[in-house]
Amino acid sequence: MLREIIEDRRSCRSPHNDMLDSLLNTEEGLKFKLNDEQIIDLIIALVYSGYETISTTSMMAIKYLHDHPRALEELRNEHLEIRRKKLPEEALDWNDFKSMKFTRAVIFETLRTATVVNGVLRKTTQDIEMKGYIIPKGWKIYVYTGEINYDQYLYPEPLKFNPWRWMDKNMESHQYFMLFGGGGRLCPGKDLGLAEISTFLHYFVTRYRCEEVGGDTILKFPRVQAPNGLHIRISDYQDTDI
Ligand code: HEM
Repeated sequence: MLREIIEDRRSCRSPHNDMLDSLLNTEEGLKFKLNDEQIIDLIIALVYSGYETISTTSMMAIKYLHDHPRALEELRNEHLEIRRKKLPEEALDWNDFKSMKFTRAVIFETLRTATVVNGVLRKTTQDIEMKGYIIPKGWKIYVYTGEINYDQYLYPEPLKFNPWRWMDKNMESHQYFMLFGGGGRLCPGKDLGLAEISTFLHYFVTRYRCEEVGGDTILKFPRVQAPNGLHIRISDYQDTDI
């Protein structure tokens, strides 16, 4: 399918100005040129990594906000404040996104509480000694970062959904912050992901209110998911609503 899309795009004369156009760019002097195999590989990696993380985090954020009205109210106020400074159909910009402090906190707390990604994979490139044990070269290790999310010393009352804990900026820079992995392989889609979810939440809470229909199953293991979806009833929200 991707091969066909690439062929179609090559034969199309009008520019789309999107990622595929950039990847297929054949201008002279480009430092990196990818062949079709590499382009397809990259697209699959991005779609795979960037789809379920975003949709699951968005779903769980709606669930937690629904269950925690005070957090929903604070989040909604943050977004109504942004809306009030804009024309009705005016799009969000980067400064709006950067001003969404509480939204960022809600997303981090959702990632932590729901453990959307429960670990990272590594392979040892040399023998590693750790607390008297040797991990031989070539071993594949799954670092179960999900455990860190419920450490009561890092996150007092770890089972409680408490976005306010993230309002302390230092929380994001401590060495245990591994919601997006860490080191040289830190998630390259972190900012894109945060921007996507923040944008979704912005339009959701400024335009709608929701009610859970109920009866849904949310599985936490091996990863958080709602096998039959999270069913909600949506109604319009007006800024003048109480
Ligand atoms: C809420 C959203 C997201 C979360 C929680 C998340 C989390 C993660 C985690 C934990 C890793 C492993 C990092 C490591 O091994 O240290 C990772 C890797 C990766 N993520 Fe994300 N991610 C998110 C969104 C995205 C988006 C939107 C994209 C791109 C469209 C993306 C692309 C990638 C890629 C390509 C890798 C592999 C990086 C590498 O191995 O060098 N992610 N992500």
